Amino acid sequence: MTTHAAQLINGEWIAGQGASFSSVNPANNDVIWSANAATAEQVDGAVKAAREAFYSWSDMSFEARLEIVKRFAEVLKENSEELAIAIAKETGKPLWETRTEAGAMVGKIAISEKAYQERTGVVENPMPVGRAVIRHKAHGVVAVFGPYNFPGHLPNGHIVPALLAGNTVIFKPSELTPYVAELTLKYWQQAGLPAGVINLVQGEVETGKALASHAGIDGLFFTGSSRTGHLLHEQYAGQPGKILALEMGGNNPLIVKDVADTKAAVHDIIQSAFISSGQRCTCARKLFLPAGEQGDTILEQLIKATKAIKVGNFDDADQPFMGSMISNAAAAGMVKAQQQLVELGGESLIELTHTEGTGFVTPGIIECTNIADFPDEEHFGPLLKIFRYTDFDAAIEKANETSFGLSAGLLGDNEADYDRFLRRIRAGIVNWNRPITGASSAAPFGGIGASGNHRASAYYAADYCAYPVASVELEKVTLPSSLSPGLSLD
Ligand SMILES: NC(=O)c1ccc[n+]([C@@H]2O[C@H](COP(=O)([O-])OP(=O)(O)OC[C@H]3O[C@@H](n4cnc5c(N)ncnc54)[C@H](O)[C@@H]3O)[C@@H](O)[C@H]2O)c1
Ligand SMILES: O=CCC[C@H](NC(=O)CCC(=O)O)C(=O)O
Repeated sequence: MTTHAAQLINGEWIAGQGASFSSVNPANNDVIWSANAATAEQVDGAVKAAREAFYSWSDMSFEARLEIVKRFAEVLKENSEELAIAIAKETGKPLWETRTEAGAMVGKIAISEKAYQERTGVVENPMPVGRAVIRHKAHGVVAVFGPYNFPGHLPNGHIVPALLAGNTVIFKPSELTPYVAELTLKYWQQAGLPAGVINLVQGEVETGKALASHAGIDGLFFTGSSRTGHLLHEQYAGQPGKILALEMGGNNPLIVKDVADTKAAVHDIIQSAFISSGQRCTCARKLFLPAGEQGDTILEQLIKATKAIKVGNFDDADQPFMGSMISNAAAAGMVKAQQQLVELGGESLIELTHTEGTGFVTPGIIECTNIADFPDEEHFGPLLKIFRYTDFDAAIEKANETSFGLSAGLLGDNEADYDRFLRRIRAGIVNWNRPITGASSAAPFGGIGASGNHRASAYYAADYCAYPVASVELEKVTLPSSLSPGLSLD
């Protein structure tokens, strides 16, 4: 047992009483965090603390809650470099990228304030007698589950709107990024968030299961794999009264058609497929290139540029485009996925290679046009599958051959093609001549099919953080000027 007080329950940091676990820098396996997990009893204590804090927090005015949340933004700004380094160390992502993640966390506060007012503000309308008022109320105690790939930004995208709406929170971060979670919660404490309003339970799946199954939560906001999301969806079947927001994976297509600037197209393909070492839910997984000369040219340029991608440590003076993946296991999983595709008939055009014992991989490109039953699986890493096509509509239909529906893109100079693509492609994020990664926080962010449960996050996160209350109101009990037929009050 370690004495590391890694659990935040009712404003107190306490040591977990469960199994020990640790977090390592995936580039060099240095242990950067170690503690004991929260037990089910400790999870229960966190839920109770959140419940006890709920009325005082939700009774505060929105303005008073917003003041504390804005102080959190200030603390984030003051500590942004510390946070960026922590994210880089724990995920392997390069500093240039984790600095943008820390910045996105700061930007989330102003966007969430605007979204709260526009999506769940108070609307009053006059009536012949009295007034009609629409308000929104917090659900109560909510659990937030975070993924490892954006350990600061994506949980933040649930926590900030949840708190602004008046909910209290129990946060269960990925067991792969506990250090970032601990830092973030310490920033919330520095901002003056009252005890119990946000609680942190660190642990592996057992801790997650204890929280997800706790009867005392009113909702669960999840970002993570479709596998886990589907387990949670099944778990919540029969509990329609609990709000469940699932932000899950993707198997995202990118189609190229009639581009004049092939170099620019290659840039957008690389930004879509290999940023964050392919560890973004929105990363392009399937690239559809036209058969013939243009497709050949783009593929040739893409292979050349991909081979030139710099892979390195998060803090290299000459910053890499790709850092390490989250873990040696994740990297090995990408090699296995590549092997499976080759066994199915794929042709490796650039082999994804793995520096065994670390999270480092080089990006891979694999020709998959002739694979008969192409597996509809999210390979969460830098492996881009190529499909050659002759008919644009057929390419769109093949791109739609997935249970997912998160992001999709067209690189092409004809607006009519984009109009057709936009009308037919099934995805929640659809881009034209821009990378399909790097979505705006000022827009809804969510997918269809296996990518979500129709509770888009980012700008629409406010929608699942509160429920509407419609009222008709009159200052005093007043007799109407005329009674309904058949009534006598004398
Ligand atoms: N749609 C989005 O906004 C979005 C954003 C980022 C990542 N993702 C997806 O997330 C995945 C990568 O993240 P990950 O590997 O951390 O996801 P994951 O599903 O493994 O874990 C997510 C969270 O759920 C917890 N968890 C895992 N199994 C659980 C269980 N059985 N019961 C309760 N809790 C459980 C984990 O501890 C973690 O906190 C990818 O599939 C990616 O596409 C989606
Ligand atoms: O890894 C998944 C997506 C990461 C990122 N998306 C967002 O940041 C959505 C906006 C938000 O949630 O504020 C991307 O598209 O790269």
